[in-house]
Amino acid sequence: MATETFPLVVEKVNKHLGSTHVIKDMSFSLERGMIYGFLGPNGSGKTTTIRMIVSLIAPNSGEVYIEGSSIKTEREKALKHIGAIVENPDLYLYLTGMQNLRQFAQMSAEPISEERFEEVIRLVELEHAIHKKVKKYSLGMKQRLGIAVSILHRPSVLILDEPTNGLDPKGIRDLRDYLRKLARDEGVTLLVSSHQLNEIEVLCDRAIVINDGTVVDELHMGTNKQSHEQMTITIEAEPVEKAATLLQPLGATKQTERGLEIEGQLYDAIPQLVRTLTENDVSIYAISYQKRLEDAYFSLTEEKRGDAT
Ligand SMILES: Nc1ncnc2c1ncn2[C@@H]1O[C@H](COP(=O)(O)OP(=O)(O)OP(=O)(O)O)[C@@H](O)[C@H]1O
Repeated sequence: MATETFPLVVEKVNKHLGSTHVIKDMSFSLERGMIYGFLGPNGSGKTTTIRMIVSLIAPNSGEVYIEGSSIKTEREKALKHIGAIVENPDLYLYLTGMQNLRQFAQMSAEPISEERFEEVIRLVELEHAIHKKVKKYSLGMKQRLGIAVSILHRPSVLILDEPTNGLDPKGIRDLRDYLRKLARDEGVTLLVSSHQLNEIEVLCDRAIVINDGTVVDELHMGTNKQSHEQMTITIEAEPVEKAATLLQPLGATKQTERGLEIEGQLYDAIPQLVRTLTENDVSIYAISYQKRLEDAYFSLTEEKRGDAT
């Protein structure tokens, strides 16, 4: 595999904890500038995998490459490119935000310029509070300072374990905006673990789904143009009953508050579907399609669990 073209490559990683084989031949690669969700049921191995990527624990076998450098043989070089918040951000509460940043900057292999401090403070929008003590920060502000700390050294990969834990809806929305800004403005590749499928669906471009210590699928979020993929098409049409009857041959339709919904591997059928409706004097006001993460997630993780029993 051309490891240098992917900022992060996890290759056939295995980990035993006690007598349990927790991570089993785990492999995945992240493409640059993309935001990835890291999903899986409790105990499926997300935290263990993240701990291996950031080199808190060592794999028993397999490799992790960060910007082409192996965490086994070129640890320092590899870790230069990675930023992470695993569990809660580790901040000094009795220091100000700025003092925290300076404290962590001292641990960086490369010196951090004054411009870089200003840049990250602006990015996480903490200008107004950067000289206040962190103990006075809200949880959302602490989370943002944690992100500022973890990106000071310009990592190309940022890993966040359950970043929205305990945040209120506004905190979650703000965090989402900062993370998107990071991917867009700094080209950072993100791996975000979460149990909140709806959050992953709106934040991430892709999701890596794991179950029982191994990757079961990689999903592309939002619109997707793969004709073999299951999707839900939503149509706002008038008269809706006539539309439902005309679409019957494609599969069962369901009327929801969003419109008429029809599920299936339907991407290639969309042009014909539109023609059929308009040729039969049905007016179309809107048509959209979406791959439903929740459906995909449950079918992947439950199917696998079923196989195992
Ligand atoms: N020290 C340990 N000794 C033995 N087994 C362990 C140890 N630590 C974790 N495990 C097991 O490893 C598996 C993976 O745990 P891990 O914390 O990586 O899962 P997770 O996907 O992050 O779960 P959650 O979503 O609950 O945080 C679990 O079955 C857990 O019981």
